[in-house]
Amino acid sequence: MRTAVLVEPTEFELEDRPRPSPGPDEVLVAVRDVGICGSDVHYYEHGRIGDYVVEDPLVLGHESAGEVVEVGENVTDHEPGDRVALEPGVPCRRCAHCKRGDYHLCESVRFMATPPHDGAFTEYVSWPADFAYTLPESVSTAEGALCEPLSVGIHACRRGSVGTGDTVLITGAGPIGLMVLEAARAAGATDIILTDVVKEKLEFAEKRGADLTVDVTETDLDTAVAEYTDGVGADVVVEASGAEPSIKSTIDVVRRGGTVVLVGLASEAEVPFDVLELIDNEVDVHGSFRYKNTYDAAVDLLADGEVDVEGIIDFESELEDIDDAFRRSMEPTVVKGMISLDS
Ligand SMILES: NC(=O)c1ccc[n+]([C@@H]2O[C@H](COP(=O)([O-])OP(=O)(O)OC[C@H]3O[C@@H](n4cnc5c(N)ncnc54)[C@H](O)[C@@H]3O)[C@@H](O)[C@H]2O)c1
Ligand SMILES: C[C@@H](O)[C@H](N)C(=O)O
Repeated sequence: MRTAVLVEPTEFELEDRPRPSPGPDEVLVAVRDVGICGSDVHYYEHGRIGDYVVEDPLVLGHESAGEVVEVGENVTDHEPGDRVALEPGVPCRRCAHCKRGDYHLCESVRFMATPPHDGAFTEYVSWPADFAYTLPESVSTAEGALCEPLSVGIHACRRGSVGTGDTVLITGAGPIGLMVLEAARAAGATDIILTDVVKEKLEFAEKRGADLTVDVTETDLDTAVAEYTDGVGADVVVEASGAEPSIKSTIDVVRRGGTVVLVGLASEAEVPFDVLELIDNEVDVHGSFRYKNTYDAAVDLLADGEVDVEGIIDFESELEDIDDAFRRSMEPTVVKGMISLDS
């Protein structure tokens, strides 16, 4: 099977690898669509993300969906022909975190495209059947692949307990910020503000339904939020840029008693926070790491037409053109590139 392998930073090689056989509890999936995520681009450019270092050739891609072509002997809930979205992180199922239900915090998780685990820029993936979610007729495999960033958005909104009538401020209008926008709207938020430093990103966010956008290179965010909320502040702030000034600004724009959800990964681990302000305003600050139990919700939201994910796709490329697709994905105005396979 054709497989795109990152052999060095900025260098893919197209290899012919043996097609895997599904284990007893697995499905073999012919991959149809794979999104290019910011973390894929980071591994492509730098060969590492923090402590995760690409030491051996690695297959990137963790936003994937395709068609089941074979099932393992114990699999009863999938059959060849099913179209499925693949949840990329498979936990050990035995540790304290898994047993508590926090399987996304499992320290032995096997997460696609995170060294040393291969991802989905390949023709076939064999994957645990219970981490493959059947897509109804009305949901495309491209949408199935984008259940992954949508899941990040759903989990962030759950962490922030976003609810009916809330004002939600999302900092960063990249794919994650835009998926938080979708999830927040679906959760009942009525006023959604997005910030960014790139005009085109903000124009796009506005087209996708943001009630207010703020270019933080031109406009003071505190003033804009205070004006919009009559001086109260946002009920929930979801930080989705990873930019230090943006992380710092979250506690200034959240309302007293509100919630800050940190999703974006800062390049420096330490970002100073005014803890007195946090205490005085009784602000809840939550980290949000990947997701758990979101795929069923993501598929249902797509089937019901409650969210749009396909609209963030800028371009689709073939596996053979993966180098070019990654280079395009590095342009600041590009939101989402996809690799489509028709094996
Ligand atoms: N916690 C998790 O589980 C998780 C999952 C996926 C992604 N992430 C992280 O979330 C962040 C967003 O992911 P993405 O794929 O959308 O990234 P991205 O880089 O595509 O988007 C980030 C956006 O933030 C904007 N930005 C930069 N500086 C800003 C500032 N000062 N104020 C407001 N906006 C600013 C950028 O212009 C860009 O549009 C990244 O840090 C990523 O690593 C975290
Ligand atoms: C969650 C996923 O989208 C993220 N890029 C990660 O590797 O954790």
